[in-house]
Amino acid sequence: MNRRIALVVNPTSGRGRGARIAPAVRERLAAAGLTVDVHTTTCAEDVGRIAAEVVASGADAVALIGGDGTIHLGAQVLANSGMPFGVIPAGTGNDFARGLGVPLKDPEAAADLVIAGRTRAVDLAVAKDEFITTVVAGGFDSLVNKRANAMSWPKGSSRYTVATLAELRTFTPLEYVVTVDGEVIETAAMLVAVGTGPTYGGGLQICAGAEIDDGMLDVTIIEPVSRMTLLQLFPKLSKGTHVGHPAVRALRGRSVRIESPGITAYADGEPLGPLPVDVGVAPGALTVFH
Ligand SMILES: Nc1ncnc2c1ncn2[C@@H]1O[C@H](COP(=O)(O)OP(=O)(O)OP(=O)(O)O)[C@@H](O)[C@H]1O
Repeated sequence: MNRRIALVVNPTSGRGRGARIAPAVRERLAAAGLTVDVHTTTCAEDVGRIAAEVVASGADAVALIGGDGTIHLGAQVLANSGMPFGVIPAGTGNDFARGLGVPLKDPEAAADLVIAGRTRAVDLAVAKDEFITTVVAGGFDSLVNKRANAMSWPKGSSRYTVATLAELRTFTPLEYVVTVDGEVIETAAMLVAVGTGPTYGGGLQICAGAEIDDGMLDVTIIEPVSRMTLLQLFPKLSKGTHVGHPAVRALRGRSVRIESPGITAYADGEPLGPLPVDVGVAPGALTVFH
């Protein structure tokens, strides 16, 4: 049967990588016999608008060329639509694709997953009426995320390292109330993160061990540590070897409330809104090629 696929391209993802890889991805899909309709977005709003048109059109599947921000926009429409969704990573972080095991640096290999047609259902977090595909950050990491988003250099995920060093100069621990499935935790902390998947910031395993299809939210609280200890912890986050550190507390639940005055939550690397935030889970809401 001839499959019809919509290829939605954010040309700006990864500072132009989206535009650069699109022709090869289109070729790969077409060479495998798929009918490919290419839609190139011109603004953030286009992602949801086009995704809605594609769902209504009765296409067999949609593939998105972009980073976590683009996937976040697409997921708002594709969640619970039943339409299979392929990710062709083109961003700087690509943490949703990473969690799925999609090849990050080989767009044609990522396209091959769409061609093969194997799907699975993955969980999404829900907060402030938005679906979230990776992690909600609320704390020191929000400030790092904000600073990294405003930086034009360096290009890749090392932006987060540079932003971390800059934020560390002035950061002091925050007072939190974190409620996990009704259990109230009052604590000072550097950050509180809640995810369906394990990573943010381009591979930092802030919710190490999170399974994207277990119907649960993983919660990480990093309790107050010295600047030096936090600096030592961050490289460990990329390897996941921070697990077990006395300042790192891991919990799991289905509903999580994070309260701390004056902090903006970030989700999928973009601002979500001021705390407090209530995070829930939509089990198996997104059907993805893997
Ligand atoms: N033409 C466009 N189409 C879609 N989004 C656009 C466009 N131009 C700018 N944007 C902005 O790009 C953001 C998404 O970028 P995306 O996340 O795909 O790439 P990235 O920031 O390079 O990667 P990552 O999020 O993985 O670090 C959107 O949130 C949107 O605001």
